[in-house]
Amino acid sequence: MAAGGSAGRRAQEARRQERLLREQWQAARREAHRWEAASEGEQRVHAQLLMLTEYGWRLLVDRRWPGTRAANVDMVLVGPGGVFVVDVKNWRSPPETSGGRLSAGGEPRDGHAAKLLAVTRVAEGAVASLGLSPVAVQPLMVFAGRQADAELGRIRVLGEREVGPALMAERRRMRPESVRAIADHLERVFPDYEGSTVRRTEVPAQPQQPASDGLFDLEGLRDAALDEALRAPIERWMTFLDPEQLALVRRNWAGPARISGPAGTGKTVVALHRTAHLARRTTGRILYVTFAKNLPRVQSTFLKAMAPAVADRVDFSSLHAWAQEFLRGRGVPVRLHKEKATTAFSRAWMRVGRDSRLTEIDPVSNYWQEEIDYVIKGRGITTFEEYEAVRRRRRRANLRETHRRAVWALYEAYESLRINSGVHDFNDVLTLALAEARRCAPNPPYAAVVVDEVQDLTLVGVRLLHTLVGDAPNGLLLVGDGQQAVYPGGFRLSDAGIDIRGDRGQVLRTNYRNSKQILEAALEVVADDAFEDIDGLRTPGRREVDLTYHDGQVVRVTEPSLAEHDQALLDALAALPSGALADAAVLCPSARTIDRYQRLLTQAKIPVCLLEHYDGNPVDAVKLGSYRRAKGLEFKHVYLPQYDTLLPGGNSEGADVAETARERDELVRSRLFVAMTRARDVLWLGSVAG
Ligand SMILES: Nc1ncnc2c1ncn2[C@@H]1O[C@H](COP(=O)(O)OP(=O)(O)OP(=O)(O)O)[C@@H](O)[C@H]1O
Repeated sequence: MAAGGSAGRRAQEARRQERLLREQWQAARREAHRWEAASEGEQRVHAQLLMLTEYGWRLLVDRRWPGTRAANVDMVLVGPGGVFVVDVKNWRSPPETSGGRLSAGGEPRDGHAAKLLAVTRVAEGAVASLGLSPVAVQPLMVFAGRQADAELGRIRVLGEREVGPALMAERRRMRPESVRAIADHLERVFPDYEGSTVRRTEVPAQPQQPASDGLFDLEGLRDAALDEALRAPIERWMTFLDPEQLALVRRNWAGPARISGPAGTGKTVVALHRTAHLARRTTGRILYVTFAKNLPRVQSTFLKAMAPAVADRVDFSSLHAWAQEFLRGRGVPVRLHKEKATTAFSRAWMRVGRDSRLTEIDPVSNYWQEEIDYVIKGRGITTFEEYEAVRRRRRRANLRETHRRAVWALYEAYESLRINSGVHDFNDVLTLALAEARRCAPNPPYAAVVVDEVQDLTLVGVRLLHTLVGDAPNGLLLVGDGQQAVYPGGFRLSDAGIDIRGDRGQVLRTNYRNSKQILEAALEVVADDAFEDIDGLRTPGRREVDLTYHDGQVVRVTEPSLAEHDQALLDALAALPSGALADAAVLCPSARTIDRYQRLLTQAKIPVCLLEHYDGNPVDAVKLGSYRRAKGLEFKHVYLPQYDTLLPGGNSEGADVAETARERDELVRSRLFVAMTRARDVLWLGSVAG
């Protein structure tokens, strides 16, 4: 009974919507008839678009192209879905779009597309002064009397039936006040076109003609309006940027460029907008890479929301996944086997490491495995002479020649055992890919490469990505922050032969994410850890940043026992308002603690989404993962249970503490800093006393 009643109500509502749309359509047709000289087909397109004005859109018709004497712009539409520069066509033959070319009746018509793109750029420039990102400005070609829904580079090609629903279905990115401000501004930039033949005249309304339902997609419009209403609006930062961010997005760089800046300063936001911008400016593909595995998935979700038209021309990938795929595509066999490679190292350590001089410096094999991974193989070193001379960046222990020889013996033993077991390690994959990329360098597979969290890469990784685009203008963009390095070792860009000059090195300084209290607490952890970034610049741990004002809270909970500590965490999560779990994360210092809290949360019936499965789409579950997995992400509420378990006891500066231990402690603090700066509004720090 209840279900039948609700179905009846829905049917009634659908009929009411349909009646409303029909009335609006007829009013729109009457209005369109006032453009006396336009063809019947164009009038129908105008009428479709006029309908949108009932849904908060503003329609500017037949405007003058600024800076030209006679050229005009058919329409500019500004609405919740963004800004659309519209060219209406009424061609005798249907449009054909293939291989990025426009033609009709066998005749090339690319000039029309070029003109529309040029005027779209003018619109982009005009709205940039109001902070609107170019991703929100789209060129549209609409064909009267035709059915079409295609893409021509960044131009969307639609038929007269398709255009209304397509625009109505655009995700809401602007509020009414922004629509008003932007439309007013564009009205000034694109003034009325006096030479128009499609002039609006105050002729008396034509006798009402019945709506030609064959050409008017009533259902399409209704479904699109309902669809859009059900979808959440996209984030503000996906449309509006601050002037310094916008300048970086639209800039022309003559060669490789770099954007750095402290945590939360919008580096990824700029990188994503720039990726979309570049994808729209070129016909080639763009590669967006990070070191972490889960981050590309999240960023791809964001790009799809903010610039769906170009999303399929951007490959989001982790560096190693991309390298493997690239090698596979080029027929190079890869036998990556992490466990067998680790066994090879353990055997090498037993054979030539554990009784060597290396134990004087650090008896733990892990430090020496890192030395091989990050200093030797990560830098592409293949001879002892190179290793003997190399500056071991961000490695604190001072190695004399005897130690370097011992490391080299360990490296050689490892390599021979690894090769004997017929496997590759992660570094081998990048080395192979670099060799292969150098072979195909004259035909680069990408127009541009954007690297996020570049500080996590090895030197070979950066060389590989540089090789893909070389020093091409707007080719390579490296984004990152040395303070958030969570892996040992390091390199300078100059080691990779990358020369960032003048305005190609940019620093962002406004933190948009963290509240003052949260940032203060995080900076406290790394205050004494000066760090060297990839440009070789030494920077103090406590950096100056501008904050955007918003309130926040650091909650410190210390309990006498682990059981009470865990209960406090569960209580804090249970106290969250409904729906807030979707923007909450529990981040853990070790794999063991992840297991513990996964069990605990599940037992308490709190839904959990592991960070390795998170793809950026909202899911009503608390996210759970390691500090490293949380890199590049952010959440309103961040919980760090047992956050201080790995922190040094406070005497790490004492003379008796080995340099290698200090290096490890620094990394622990960097990782904690990364985890803390993921919090926007609430940072919960749990510890067990004693
Ligand atoms: N122009 C903007 N307007 C509003 N919010 C913004 C703007 N730019 C960035 N933000 C907010 O700041 C957050 C942080 O941005 P982003 O993740 O790009 O910073 P980041 O520098 O890459 O951070 P990290 O290095 O810590 O990963 C964004 O998720 C967004 O919420």
